[in-house]
Amino acid sequence: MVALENGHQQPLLEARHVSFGYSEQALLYDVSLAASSGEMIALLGPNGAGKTTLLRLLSGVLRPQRGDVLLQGRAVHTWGRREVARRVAVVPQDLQMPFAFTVEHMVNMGRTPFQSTFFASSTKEDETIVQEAMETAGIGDLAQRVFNELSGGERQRVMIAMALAQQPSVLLLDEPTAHLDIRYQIETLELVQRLHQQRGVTVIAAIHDLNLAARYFPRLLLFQRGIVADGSPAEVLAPALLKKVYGVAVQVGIMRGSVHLSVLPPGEEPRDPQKEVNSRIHVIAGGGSGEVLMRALADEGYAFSAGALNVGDSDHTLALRLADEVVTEQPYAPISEASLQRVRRALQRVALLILCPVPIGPGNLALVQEAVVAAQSGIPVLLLEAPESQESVCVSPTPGDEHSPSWAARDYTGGQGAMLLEELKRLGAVTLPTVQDVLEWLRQHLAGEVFTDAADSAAL
Ligand SMILES: Nc1ncnc2c1ncn2[C@@H]1O[C@H](COP(=O)(O)OP(=O)(O)OP(=O)(O)O)[C@@H](O)[C@H]1O
Repeated sequence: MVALENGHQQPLLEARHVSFGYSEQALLYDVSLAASSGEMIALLGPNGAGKTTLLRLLSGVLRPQRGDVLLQGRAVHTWGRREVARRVAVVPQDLQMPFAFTVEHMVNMGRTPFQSTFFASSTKEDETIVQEAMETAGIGDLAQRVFNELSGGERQRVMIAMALAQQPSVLLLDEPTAHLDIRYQIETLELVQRLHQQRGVTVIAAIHDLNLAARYFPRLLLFQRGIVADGSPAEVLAPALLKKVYGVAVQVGIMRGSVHLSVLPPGEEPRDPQKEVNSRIHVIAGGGSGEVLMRALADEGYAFSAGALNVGDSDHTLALRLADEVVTEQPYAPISEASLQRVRRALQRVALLILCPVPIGPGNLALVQEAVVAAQSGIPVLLLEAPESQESVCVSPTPGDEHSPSWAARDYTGGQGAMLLEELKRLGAVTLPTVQDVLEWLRQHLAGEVFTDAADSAAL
């Protein structure tokens, strides 16, 4: 970090409230992260989570639709491409060259940002740096081979050598071990670690292998269209969190004789019903309508489940962080039967359902129907009326009723949604205008009735 006059430290590379989509729909939503000089950060997350996209935003190849990416405190798009390339090197997942370039030629290209023109000949210093980069990446014997004819693993090491020739202060790696056998996986990460330790290079690497991430990276970012967790391996590699994000159960332990965490499939271990999540509250939200409520519930220490929520919805990213259980639906897809069944199972266990002021469309109408079924079976339902996070909820208030947008105004189903909401009210659903009112309701009702009965609690 660079010390500023006001005593604060300036991150070397920073994303501030970055949102981005390849189409009009947001792929990444409100991503903020700061990488200090000399940090080594692994970016974890399932396929399609947006890791490559985030790396491309951080390198300035893509420009955020909202928010900023700052390099040394200055918006990265205001630096020239060559200026960025002198500081930030990117190792992509793969590279196909249009010509039969040799490996040496390719690594030489890493010096381009330092040469006066693209066709300028290399200086003695450039040649030394290129040779060093090839030696460090262990590709000296491939120097005269044609890049496109190399194996995936050999190409990966050439791309790392190209990045080294850039002598960057930030190295962004996109799955640097994807094509490598175990020996080269380890050698590559040892190399990256040496660069970090000896030259103070800041490293951010998207990586799929959770064990290698835990072994080599002191800071892990769990990513799913937004940052779900950011911390040490012990903080981020929590089985419950990994299950929510990857959708599979894992065991996390410490390898015998090693201080490093390891992540393994659970094997045939029988499920312990006592360890099943028993969230007492279920939240139906979406489009940011549950943001304030979920934060408030988590702050107050209430365990809750949420969903179904689409991957990429800001409420989904937040729920992955805060809820005990999240029913996840594919991006932009209507709620599927499989998700509905999971919601149904969650609703059979809960003692309370809270419906946030989510716009109701054909894609999520079935969720409101499930809420009606829950109310019919005697589960108390709260209808949260007013959005408190004005920015994140796109709701047009009913004319003349600006302070309390009606449910009807959020119904995009030609009246079916509004009818179900009326049915909910008829069944006794309580309408509450604000999250504060919900918390007050919980204090009054949960303390005295719903949550203190131990026998009832065990049965839920
Ligand atoms: N140029 C593009 N145009 C349109 N959509 C894209 C583009 N690049 C990526 N996407 C989509 O954006 C989503 C995120 O892709 P991205 O490559 O960032 O994910 P990732 O986390 O790196 O995935 P993986 O682990 O599979 O490499 C995917 O659904 C992908 O299909």
